[in-house]
Amino acid sequence: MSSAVAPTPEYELPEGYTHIYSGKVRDLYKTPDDRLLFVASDRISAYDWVLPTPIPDKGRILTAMSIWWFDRLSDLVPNHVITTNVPDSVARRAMVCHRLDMFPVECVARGYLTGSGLTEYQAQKSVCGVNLPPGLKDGSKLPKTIFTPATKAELGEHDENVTFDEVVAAIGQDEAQQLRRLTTLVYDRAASIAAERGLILADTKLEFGSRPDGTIVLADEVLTPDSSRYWPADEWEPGHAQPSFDKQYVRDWLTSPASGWDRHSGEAPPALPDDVVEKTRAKYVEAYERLTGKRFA
Ligand SMILES: N#Cc1c(N)ncnc1-c1cnn(Cc2cccc(F)c2)c1
Repeated sequence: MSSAVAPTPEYELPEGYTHIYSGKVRDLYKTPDDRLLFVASDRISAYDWVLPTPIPDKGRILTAMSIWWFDRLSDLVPNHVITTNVPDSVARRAMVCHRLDMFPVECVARGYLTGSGLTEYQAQKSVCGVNLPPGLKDGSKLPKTIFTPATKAELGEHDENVTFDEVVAAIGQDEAQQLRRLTTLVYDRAASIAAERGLILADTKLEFGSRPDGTIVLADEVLTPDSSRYWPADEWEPGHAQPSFDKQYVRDWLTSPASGWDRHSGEAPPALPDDVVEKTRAKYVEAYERLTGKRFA
């Protein structure tokens, strides 16, 4: 289905859970006691499409990764997770979370230049109003971590990069500065931990909300391959698109003659072959095990 159509969740929930919203690969529910149930599906997206073939355990692996990162970041910023004690139908791939007043900002930190940041840099030698030195290429390491916020796009649309001043106009100076500080703090710690494990964390997208008392809280999923770009450090070579740690098999097959699909055709992509599904699942398991040092059961 195209990215413009919210998928129908592939599981049942008990009485009292109300579906609020589905993104490409995540679903949000209100719980019977008026908290939120944040579900990570096994859906995978590529080239702005939700693919018809799920990746077994993807939701469980990425939920375990989020929980691991939340724990390692709790001294920097509180998070929205209440418990992972969830209904059996979403066991290990859902979190019960505090309902927050979400900031209307995608808080992106970049340590490397690629994607929309590269496109903007190539046009104006800056990203989100942050001036960068000349001569940077696709995959270049940035002189320092930059905060490159974006607006939250509707399903099927792309987020739009905005300047820090636009964030100030939207939410006020103090909270904008807090979001920038926390976003770069979280990225720098995570990038350092990932580097110790042979992974480059090129960039990540965080979402924050606030409690009624104004406390800023880290929400959503954190530092998963769906919200971040991870590259294998031993293959890093600025000057071209870096291999995606988790989706390269999917991208390579979809853009190969074997798929029979033209990504520019506007037609939905075909189902993935078993070997691509299995290799992609293995990459998610590898990312989890390399980052956490734990076996994925
Ligand atoms: N996290 C969180 C959260 C919170 N703790 N409190 C209030 N709202 C949100 C919230 C609202 N939208 N999203 C994005 C999102 C998440 C999951 C699935 C989706 F489809 C979309 C997050």
